[in-house]
Amino acid sequence: MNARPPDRPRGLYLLTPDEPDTAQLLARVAPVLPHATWLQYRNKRADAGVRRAQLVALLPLCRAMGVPLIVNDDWRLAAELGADGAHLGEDDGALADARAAMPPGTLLGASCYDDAANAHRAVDAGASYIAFGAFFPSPTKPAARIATKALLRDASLPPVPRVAIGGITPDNARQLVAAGADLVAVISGVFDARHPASAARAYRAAFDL
Ligand SMILES: Cc1ncc(COP(=O)(O)OP(=O)(O)O)c(N)n1
Ligand SMILES: Cc1ncsc1CCOP(=O)(O)O
Ligand SMILES: [Mg+2]
Repeated sequence: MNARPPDRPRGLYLLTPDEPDTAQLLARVAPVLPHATWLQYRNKRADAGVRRAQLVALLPLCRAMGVPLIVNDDWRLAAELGADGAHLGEDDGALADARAAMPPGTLLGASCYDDAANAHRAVDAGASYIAFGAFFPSPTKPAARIATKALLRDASLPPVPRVAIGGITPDNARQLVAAGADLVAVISGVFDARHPASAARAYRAAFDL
């Protein structure tokens, strides 16, 4: 049985590239945003001031498009700016602290890498979605741990949306969706594509959306 609750979000979970220029970031995100279910602001190279400015710039765009904006790594910044969520990995602080500090209903994501036990612990601590990966070698994060599709099929996983990440292309997305991914999280497959909006649309097609 792989019954999926009908109200689960599905589709493309877009992550921003390490774009240093805020105007350029908006110009890159705007054309692909209509095809995204969620957007994560992730910039591993910018300093705190640039990250804040880029988030402030992205928020009205996301609001206008009705796309939830999730902040990578920094739940305090997400809470301060009124973003829709935060995504935490193993080095990004305690999920329970984030859950306690953020308004009810805020999206809270947890990187679970290649281990279902991480997912159980994360949801117990307040995570509202779980992310596994990398499923394929990632151009953005070449050293990322590799996960297998069996994880997505695991019937004992907590009943929250399952996100797959890492080296996902429009072509390989379907096998992850078939295995149980509710959302595919993508950076290079969209932002390094020759036609980013066409690529983003192609991910949605993998969900038959
Ligand atoms: C949806 C999603 N899944 C996984 C990650 C990776 O988080 P983390 O392990 O903290 O690594 P960085 O992204 O911070 O480099 C993510 N950001 N989003
Ligand atoms: C943040 C992260 N965590 C595992 S892989 C990855 C990067 C995903 O980027 P890409 O879609 O370019 O592989
Ligand atoms: Mg992180």
